[in-house]
Amino acid sequence: MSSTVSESPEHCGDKGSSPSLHELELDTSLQIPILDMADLRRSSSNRHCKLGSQLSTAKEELLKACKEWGTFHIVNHAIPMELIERYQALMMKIFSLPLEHKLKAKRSQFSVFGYEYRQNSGPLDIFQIGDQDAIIHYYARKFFPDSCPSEFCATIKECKEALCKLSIELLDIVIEGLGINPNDFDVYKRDMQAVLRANYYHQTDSQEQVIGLTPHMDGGFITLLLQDDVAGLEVMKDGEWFCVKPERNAICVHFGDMLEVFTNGHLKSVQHRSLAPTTKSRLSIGYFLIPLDTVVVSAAPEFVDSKSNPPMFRPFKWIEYMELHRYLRSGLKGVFRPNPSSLLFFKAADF
Ligand SMILES: O=C(O)CCC(=O)C(=O)O
Ligand SMILES: [Fe+2]
Repeated sequence: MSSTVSESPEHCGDKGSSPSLHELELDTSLQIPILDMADLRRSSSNRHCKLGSQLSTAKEELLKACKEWGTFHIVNHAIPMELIERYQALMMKIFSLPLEHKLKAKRSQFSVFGYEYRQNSGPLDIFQIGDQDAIIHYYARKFFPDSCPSEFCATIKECKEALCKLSIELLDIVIEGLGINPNDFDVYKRDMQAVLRANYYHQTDSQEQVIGLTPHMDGGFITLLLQDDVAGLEVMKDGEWFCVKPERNAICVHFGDMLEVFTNGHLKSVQHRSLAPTTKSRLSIGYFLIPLDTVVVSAAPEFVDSKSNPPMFRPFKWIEYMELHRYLRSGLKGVFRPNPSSLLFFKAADF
């Protein structure tokens, strides 16, 4: 992993190189696929439609995008723009508070939640919380002690519910498309939690491009990323970095390490990073769907065959994965960098 929940990807000053926005506009093959959620919804509600029909094509395109890119944009997702804008405005309201006020909600070294201010190549504000009501209320009071925090809580709750529904819908369609028995995934679905994280990259006015978040994979099953209209996200495909051009009204979807384990490596978590913006600031907000701490994650039986397709990873609890990740980032950081994945340490052959 993984920024997702515990430690965030580092903020460093490496130079980046990737196709420019201009190149992207000229060549659509350089862009991540754009999928229509309305078509996908229809295709999954009509499971028996014949392959080759328009509806099956939507699902096939999704599986192709998962295999080839591990990321895509989704349009017609049915989450109202008004809600997304309200959520973005709320995060900006937090990031616009004076630094000493924001630092009252500072993330401690023992916590995965809270506010963090980084200043390496360019200032970056990060705010990360869990989806539990008590945590949302706690931070509402920290940031807005004098005003009624109900606006904060209501917006976050409304958004997390909509994002959770969309994440599960997408996972269900992928799982069905891969021919996995839905019951095998129900075990995880029952015991999920989510992390919400906002990254606010201040404009750097730098002449050269510098990295905002270092290359990493997200740890959970799926990430939904809301971007504003400033480019900065890059994804790795076939050994090259591709800029993810922001699409209006679209949500960017990544698959994470837990889906890689569940599909026994059939779907890979996508490596990504962000560039610090030069002439404009940029806000990105991620919704990360992850297992509860004690849930044991292992490969679906459909993807395992003891002879031809043995499990690639040993079964492990989410908390083990997170602890390992935290350990690697603290004590052994220098030894294991620049490998962006913690999954390496759960490879079956190593145990
Ligand atoms: O800012 C972005 O576009 C990427 C954010 C990200 O990868 C993360 O928060 O894990
Ligand atoms: Fe990420």
